[in-house]
Amino acid sequence: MQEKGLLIVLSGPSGVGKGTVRKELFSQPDTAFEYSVSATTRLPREGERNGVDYFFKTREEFEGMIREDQLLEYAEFVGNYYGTPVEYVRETLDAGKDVFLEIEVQGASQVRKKFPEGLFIFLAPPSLSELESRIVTRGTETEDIIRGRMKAAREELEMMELYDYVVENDQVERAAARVKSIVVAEHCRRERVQHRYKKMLEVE
Ligand SMILES: Nc1ncnc2c1ncn2[C@@H]1O[C@H](COP(=O)(O)OP(=O)(O)OP(=O)(O)O)[C@@H](O)[C@H]1O
Ligand SMILES: Nc1nc2c(ncn2[C@@H]2O[C@H](COP(=O)(O)O)[C@@H](O)[C@H]2O)c(=O)[nH]1
Repeated sequence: MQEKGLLIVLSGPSGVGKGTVRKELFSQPDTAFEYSVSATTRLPREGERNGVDYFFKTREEFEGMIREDQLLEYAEFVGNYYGTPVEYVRETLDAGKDVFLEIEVQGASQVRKKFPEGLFIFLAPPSLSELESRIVTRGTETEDIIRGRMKAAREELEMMELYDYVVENDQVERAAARVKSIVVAEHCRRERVQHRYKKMLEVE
């Protein structure tokens, strides 16, 4: 039987650098995870593409996806819906490939309930002032939204102890390397747990 892939969840407050660290990971040729594109009701930012960065939906369309049980998890975050289409995740895991979700904290705790065997990594900022400066410097949000996201960040940071690992995003390449090492270590741990070597000992 095909062994299932690993569900990797990278979460953390808005502006900490989840997207940047994810892009760094996916730019490396030996990265073997599949990225799950989320659905959102947020409007596209300049340069964002439908089906690549997000599946951009109206509120009506998104609520239809909720009703039809098409989402593994979803959350309303500072005025917009965000959610993970379930079909892609299930099919990819069933094909034995690792799936990478980059989502906020409420959604991650829903995934934890449905996939307790997932790998949950919290990306933390060096400080709150650095976090704010990153969101401000990105220049994609209004002052009101930034205030909302910073308010949410304080609550989200308190959730970090529920994660399997915390990685500080002090420097992008270093944070990406830490995430990758955690995934490699998790695979080694699972191979032991799955008793893959038992068979080898029985035969020899
Ligand atoms: N280690 C870092 N040092 C300095 N700046 C960083 C670092 N990581 C990311 N940034 C910058 O911080 C800003 C926010 O990064 P990014 O958009 O990746 O965050 P995010 O967690 O995905 O945010 P959101 O949750 O709002 O989508 C960007 O301008 C990015 O270039
Ligand atoms: N619960 C979910 N959160 C998600 C998903 N996709 C992205 N996100 C998170 O939302 C915030 C805001 O994103 P932005 O692109 O508007 O800056 C951020 O923390 C994302 O990680 C999802 O499918 N589910």
